Amino acid sequence: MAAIPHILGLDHVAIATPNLEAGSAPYLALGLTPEGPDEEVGGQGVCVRAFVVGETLIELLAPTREDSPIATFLQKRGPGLHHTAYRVADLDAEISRLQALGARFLSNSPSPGRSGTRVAFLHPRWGEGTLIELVEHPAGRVGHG
Ligand SMILES: CC[C@H](C(=O)O)C(=O)SCCNC(=O)CCNC(=O)[C@H](O)C(C)(C)COP(=O)(O)OP(=O)(O)OC[C@H]1O[C@@H](n2cnc3c(N)ncnc32)[C@H](O)[C@@H]1OP(=O)(O)O
Ligand SMILES: [Co+2]
Repeated sequence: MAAIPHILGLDHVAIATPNLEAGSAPYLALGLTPEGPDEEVGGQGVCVRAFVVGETLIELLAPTREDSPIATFLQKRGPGLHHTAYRVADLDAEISRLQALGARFLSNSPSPGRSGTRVAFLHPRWGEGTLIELVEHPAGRVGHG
């Protein structure tokens, strides 16, 4: 049986916006369609609108409270690219593997992500200036949904 690759695919590219309606305008103009209804993820203090792009998603993130990481990001940097996210089959294994390589996670344990996924974030300094997220797709599913 072929070994499962560490990274199954690009799950999403996330964009911070103060307002999902305004933030959606370029993607609607590009002809992209929302994957489903907006989703509030309380643990992260965000409301998410995801647009389908082939096998991956554009994830628009608007803050739902002042202490949301997205609110902080918007105050410091304004709207725009926030993070990239990659699909993994076994998040706990990837956390252990990367930590053994010296990677710095923001938390030692996964947190709930969009659509009930388990997610973990690597520190932007470790990511050489990019906030990187790992999203668990246990079935090893490559596509979204
Ligand atoms: C609905 C869930 C959804 C999903 O996909 O399932 C999500 O993705 S939710 C996304 C929102 N949640 C998070 O981002 C959680 C993880 N983020 C954090 O904990 C913080 O945002 C953190 C720690 C990455 C940054 O917080 P803060 O800016 O307050 O910390 P620092 O000022 O110490 O920043 C350190 C350093 O990193 C730079 N930085 C901050 N954010 C980013 C970013 N998004 N991309 C790149 N770089 C970033 C910041 O400017 C500092 O740079 P330095 O030059 O070292 O001063
Ligand atoms: Co994300």
